[in-house]
Amino acid sequence: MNTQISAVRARQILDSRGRPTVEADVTLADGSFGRASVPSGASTGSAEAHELRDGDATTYAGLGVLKAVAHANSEIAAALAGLDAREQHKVDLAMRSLDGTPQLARLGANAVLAVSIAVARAAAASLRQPLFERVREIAGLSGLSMPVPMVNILSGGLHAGRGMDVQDFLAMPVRATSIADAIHIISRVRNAATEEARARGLPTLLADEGGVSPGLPSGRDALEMMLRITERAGLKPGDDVVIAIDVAAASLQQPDGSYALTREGRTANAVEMTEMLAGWVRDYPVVSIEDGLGEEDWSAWAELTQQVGHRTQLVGDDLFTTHPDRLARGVRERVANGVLVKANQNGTLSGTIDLIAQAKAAGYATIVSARSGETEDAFMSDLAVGSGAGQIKIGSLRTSSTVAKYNQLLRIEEACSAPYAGISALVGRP
Ligand SMILES: C=C(OP(=O)(O)O)C(=O)O
Ligand SMILES: [Mg+2]
Repeated sequence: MNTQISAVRARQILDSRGRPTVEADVTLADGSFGRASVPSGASTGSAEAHELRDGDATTYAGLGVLKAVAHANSEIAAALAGLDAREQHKVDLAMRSLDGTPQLARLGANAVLAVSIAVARAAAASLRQPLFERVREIAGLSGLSMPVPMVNILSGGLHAGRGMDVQDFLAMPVRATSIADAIHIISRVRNAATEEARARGLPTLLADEGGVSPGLPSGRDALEMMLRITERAGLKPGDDVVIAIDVAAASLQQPDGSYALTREGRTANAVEMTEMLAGWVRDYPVVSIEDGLGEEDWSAWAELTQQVGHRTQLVGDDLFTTHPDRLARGVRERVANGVLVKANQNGTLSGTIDLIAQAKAAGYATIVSARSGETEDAFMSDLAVGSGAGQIKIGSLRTSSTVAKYNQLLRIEEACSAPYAGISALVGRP
């Protein structure tokens, strides 16, 4: 076994929206090999690590990633040559120093993360370890757990042509006994969503993350439909299946700070948004709300947390952007009680694993999340299990890029028989 990095080779491939993204291969001195590709968001937070795009309108309408690929093949390959792939933190730090900018804007976080994950896979191959074990070792944990899925059922916002104001209404099979059981439940709910939409004469078209986009006028209409869908699946709302919401409020926010609820034909200020969300929590089995307010609305977030945080998980996505300083501010100012974890918002694997540890130490829930533009790389499933995150937000059982992650969870469960995290993984539950 010789785990020194001997070669890095990157290329441009396509994501689930048919847009270019980076794939990287890493080879070690003993011939071990790791490959990884990175996803891309649509409703992105402004503080995310920088995804480098070519901006050259002649190829892929400016969305090419050939510059990021070139950086991986030249500068990154040279800087990592000879480093030990088992030393994930050291490898990632080398790339951060080489880049020299806080958001990895020079080399591109898309290049850095693809290489970072490929290094972990190559090390795992050399050590004859499954990837989730490699993650567990990097995280310095002793146990593993199978995460509770948070699954898109009804979609709006930037993932569904703004057919609804709120971006996602998601189902969580909290009472399942295993990941296999959880996936079975999700499959029933997702199929019932299509049937319910068809029965109502609503569109059954797929949104970017595999949800149905029925184009309902209000959040309450969508919540009612979630209850009917759950019943149609033969399950009990609020018991077998509970509801999570991603408002993605930053994409509703106007320059004056108000929130445009276009489908309802009104705008709401932060106080009105908080009232609306508190009303949903009161009247429906809503256990988790993500990005209920905008990414710089810190004081309104603190108020929302004070009002509903004791009985609802409040998750920062665009708010925290998987960034340790933003999460630390949230903990200090008692803002939210959960963090969405997107490796490509952070930029490196070790940085993402460290952020999960930081959140857990503060008592915050951790939800490993996909992006709305994904590849068939199922790394996030290994990340969620190996880091003991407790929850995973993948998207619905529809596209191959999404199904790849569920299938990987099934394989991991078979390999390690880790316990299903269940309702105890949620923070702020009643
Ligand atoms: C997955 C999400 O969307 P995107 O990848 O478009 O940021 C999200 O907002 O949680
Ligand atoms: Mg989100």
